[in-house]
Amino acid sequence: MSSPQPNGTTVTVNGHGGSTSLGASTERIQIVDEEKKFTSNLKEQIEKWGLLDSGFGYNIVSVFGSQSTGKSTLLNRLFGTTFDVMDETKRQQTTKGIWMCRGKDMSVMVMDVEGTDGRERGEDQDFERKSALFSLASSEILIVNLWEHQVGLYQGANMGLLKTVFEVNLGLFGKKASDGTSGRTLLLFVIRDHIGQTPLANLQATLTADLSRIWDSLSKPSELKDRQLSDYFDLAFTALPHKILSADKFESEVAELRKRFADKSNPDYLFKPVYHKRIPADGVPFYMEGIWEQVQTNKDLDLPTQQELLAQFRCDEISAVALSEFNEQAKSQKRPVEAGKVVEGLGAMMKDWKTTALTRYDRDASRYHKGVYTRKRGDLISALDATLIPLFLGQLKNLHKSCLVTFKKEMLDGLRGEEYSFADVVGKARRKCEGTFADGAKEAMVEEDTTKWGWEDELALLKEEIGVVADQCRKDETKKMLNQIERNIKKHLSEPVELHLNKASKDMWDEILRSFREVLGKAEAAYSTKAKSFDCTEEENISSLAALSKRAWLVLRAKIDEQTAEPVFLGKLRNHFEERFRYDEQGVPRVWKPDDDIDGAFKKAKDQTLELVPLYSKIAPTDPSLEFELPSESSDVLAGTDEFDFASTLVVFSETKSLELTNKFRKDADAYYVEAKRSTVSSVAQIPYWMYGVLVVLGWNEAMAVLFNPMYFMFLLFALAASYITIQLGLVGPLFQVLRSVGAEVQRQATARLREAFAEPALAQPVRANTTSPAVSRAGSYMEDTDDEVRHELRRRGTSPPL
Ligand SMILES: Nc1nc2c(ncn2[C@@H]2O[C@H](COP(=O)(O)OP(=O)(O)OP(=O)(O)O)[C@@H](O)[C@H]2O)c(=O)[nH]1
Repeated sequence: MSSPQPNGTTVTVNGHGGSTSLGASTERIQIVDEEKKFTSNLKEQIEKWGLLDSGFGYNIVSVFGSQSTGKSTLLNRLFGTTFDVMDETKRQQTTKGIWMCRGKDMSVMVMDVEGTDGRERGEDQDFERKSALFSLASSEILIVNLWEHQVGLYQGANMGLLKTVFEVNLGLFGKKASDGTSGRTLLLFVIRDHIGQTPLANLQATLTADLSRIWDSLSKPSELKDRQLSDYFDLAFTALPHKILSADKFESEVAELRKRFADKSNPDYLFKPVYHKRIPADGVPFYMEGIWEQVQTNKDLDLPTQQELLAQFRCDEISAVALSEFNEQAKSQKRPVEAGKVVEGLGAMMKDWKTTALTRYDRDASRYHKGVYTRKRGDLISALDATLIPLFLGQLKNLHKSCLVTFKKEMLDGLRGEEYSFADVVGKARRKCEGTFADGAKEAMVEEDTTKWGWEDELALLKEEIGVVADQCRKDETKKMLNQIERNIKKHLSEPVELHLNKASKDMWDEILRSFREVLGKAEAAYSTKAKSFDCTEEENISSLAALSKRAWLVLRAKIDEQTAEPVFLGKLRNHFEERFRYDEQGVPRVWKPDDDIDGAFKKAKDQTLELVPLYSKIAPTDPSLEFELPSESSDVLAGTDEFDFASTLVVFSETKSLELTNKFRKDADAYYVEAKRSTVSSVAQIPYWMYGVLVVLGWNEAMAVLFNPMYFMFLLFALAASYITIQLGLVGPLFQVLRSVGAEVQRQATARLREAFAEPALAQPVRANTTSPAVSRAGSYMEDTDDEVRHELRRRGTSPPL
């Protein structure tokens, strides 16, 4: 039989649902002992019987009747059970409490109930009533076992007890059962030792009449007073021959009756679905225990509540099993997700875990009380989602991170080389990244319900971050591009600036600024071409172009500074001066003669050179249209926000600096002048030739005296030889050094002696002004510098360098 399940799946069961195993154990168990205590082993026993997972695919039958009326014998024959049978010789109670055994090759749980009217319990009918109530609440068929001769008797046929059964039944199933079961029970009267004299039909009529009478005599609740016995019970009657007197017939009749229990195809099949109490097999132990507890404590036995309790218990149990298996599966992926890994196929896995858990729950729990089952299913789904949603969110976070990394990588790859469109690279990387995220997020969704499994917020966050990264990239790229352009400016500006600055002319700055404008124009064009693909805003373009102009200007200034650094500039001035002073108009070096107008040439060259200082000191083109201007406040966002004063950048040398350079140059020029003068002095100071004749005439006698005096001659030879050796050994320098030192020491000693000598009379006489000795004066001026000597010499000769 197939039963539709709430989740749409179908559980195929044998009989009423569930699967059973044939040939399983027929071991019996005492479920209620003589002390009225319920066993704790029923679940294990049902499991041993192989019926625990049979769902509704099992039946329960119980027997009811006076003691020692062959109940156990009948059950053993009908169902192949192993209940104890009374020893013929003793005639005493065999069955105590309630026993249960599985029918052989039948999915039937058979209950053998302690017989009524037992002499062991005497007047105590408590157990009889309780066991009747218990049997009725759980069994589909209640076999009422009685001797033929008991029919028609009130007590003997257990009619008193049957009255109780009917009353109890009204309490249990009076109102239609809320779980959809009809609460009908089959009362199967088995008349034992039927001799055949009274036909079964007559016995049946007697019993039916008795039952109707009992039913009518019942004090029914007002709302049920019109109910008939047939509304709750089906009655069936059968008779069995005497077991001993007609043993064969007894056996064959019993076999026939057995078929009515075992063979579903039999038209008189007794286990009709309508009698089933709809307790899944795995819930039977808990249900029966609950029933017995209620019965024991004499509480009102409210079957719907019992079934709900059972459902709650079992649904919780089933849910816990499904959840624990689910948690095991989920645990395997929890760690990688928490570690930041994007788990491939996580969504499919999660769907599978959830479906498996729910299928398992549905399979086992859907047989229980619908309301409870549905409620607990909701709880289970919440518990499953409580594990799955964090995994889903973790996966989204990890996807987010990995997509961002991919985006950055794509950007890096795309921005390699020169030939790329920034906008295209960003667009492509963005599409790829967002697409990967959306695909991953969709895969991770366990359900389509976006309130629980929404990822749009995370995507929005990702888009925002992509925007930030793209913006940063754009800024970096713009910066890179500006740097590149700046390098190009430097390259292209360097040569013309150097050239024009070396060629000092009136329109020097015009030429420099013209070159600058040209280079800047090209740079701006290069920027504009690139900036288009950068998606730069108009504002950004304006600010970048301003930054570019400023950077270009600073490059120009740096080049100018380099070319006008003090030593370089002084060198330029010197060159300029030299070209005019030391070379003539044809560029031939001048050799100064005493008659040359050195002063005039010197003054002219110097004045011309000094004119360069104001020319270089400020960037000032002669053509006003070439003047360049930058807004002073424009700050280069890419190069910091230092204050920038454009006007000050036009000044190359401050006035002080100009003066300093002028002075330095003057000194240099003076040196050239002195040098020029010296060259004329040395040519003037030549010894006249007649002086040599005078020298020979006047020195003739002395020369002869030396030559002819052996003493002098030897001395001369000795002096010549010493000089020769000294020259050969290269000792001329050291010799002069020694002589100089000796001379200096002699001079020092002499000065000291003279000071002492003059100091003594000075102590005795008043000091006269300007009495310094010429020797002291000479000693004091000994260290005066060469330039001063030259000046002194020039003054002595009546010439002085013009200032
Ligand atoms: N006359 C007769 N005796 C039977 C029949 N079936 C069983 N017996 C005998 O009746 C005696 C009692 O049999 P049980 O099967 O133990 O009876 P019971 O009703 O289960 O007994 P308790 O469990 O003690 O209530 C045994 O000695 C059986 O052999 C029958 O159909 N007719």
